[in-house]
Amino acid sequence: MLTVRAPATSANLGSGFDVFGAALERPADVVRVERAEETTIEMTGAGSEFIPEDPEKNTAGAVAEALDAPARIKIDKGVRPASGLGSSAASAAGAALALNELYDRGLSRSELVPVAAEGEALVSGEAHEDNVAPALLGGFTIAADEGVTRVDASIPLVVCLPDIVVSTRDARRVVPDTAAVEDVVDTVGRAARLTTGMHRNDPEMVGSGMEDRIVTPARAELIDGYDEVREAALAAGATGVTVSGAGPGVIAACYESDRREIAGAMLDAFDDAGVESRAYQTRIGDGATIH
Ligand SMILES: Nc1ncnc2c1ncn2[C@@H]1O[C@H](COP(=O)(O)OP(=O)(O)OP(=O)(O)O)[C@@H](O)[C@H]1O
Ligand SMILES: N[C@@H](CCO)C(=O)O
Repeated sequence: MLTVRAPATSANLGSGFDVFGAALERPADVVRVERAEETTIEMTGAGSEFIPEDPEKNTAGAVAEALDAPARIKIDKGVRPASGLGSSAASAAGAALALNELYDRGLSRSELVPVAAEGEALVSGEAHEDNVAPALLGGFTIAADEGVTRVDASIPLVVCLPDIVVSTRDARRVVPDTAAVEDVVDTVGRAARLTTGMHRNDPEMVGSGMEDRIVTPARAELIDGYDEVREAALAAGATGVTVSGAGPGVIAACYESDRREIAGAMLDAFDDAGVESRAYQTRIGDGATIH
């Protein structure tokens, strides 16, 4: 079987709603494929009991269909679904890279981004590229109508995942329809700062660029303990904290030397709020890899 490791991703990073994304060094899905007459999917691992194995309902199945590449697909989930860590995108990106190789389709990673986005369309109703782009290309990505831009960055991160389920569909319902112009101005400034910070590999600039007054406050309300976890992470040295993806994951940018303390502070704060959680000490990393 051909094996691909496909990373978790965090898309939005606060100020870049539906545009910014980053590949995380860990956790990751492992996708295995072999040629078959028709597509079948077998799921194991974190939260796999909540993921349909029917190819018509699984993001990897949508990708197999889009590439006309029927296969026996086995996915070991390292990225729990409905996490805000691009779980559905990791499987879609992993399947796209694996099936492209298996069937010798010859598509570049950039060309595979819209193919993998077909999987996202299946689960969230819209073909977002902000998670699948970093899952395939790695680094920090800017997914705009004009195309995807990639920046090689390696910012240390802590992601804390509470034992709460927030689906992307639900979290999109709370996004406000309008925004005050001063909030838009603030967001543009933050987004520019974050992008510059990625180019410079500067955790301070990236952290302050992660603030967002438009989408994040509404989504934070879906996460018990969010304000306390954010405060605890900042007090422990985080340079910025925001909701990861559509939530409920919470992501903090930081210096490497502070990572362990921040992870502990976030876990404790969720615990104080009566919510179990787990923390990943990670960083911006590579895209999916063939093994
Ligand atoms: N291969 C797959 N892996 C994970 N989830 C899948 C897969 N195929 C279908 N799904 C469905 O997708 C939904 C999870 O996707 P969702 O976008 O809500 O979470 P996420 O990918 O962790 O979050 P985000 O996009 O905010 O980072 C669940 O309903 C799950 O059943
Ligand atoms: N940008 C998307 C990420 C989930 O696909 C959102 O925040 O809703």
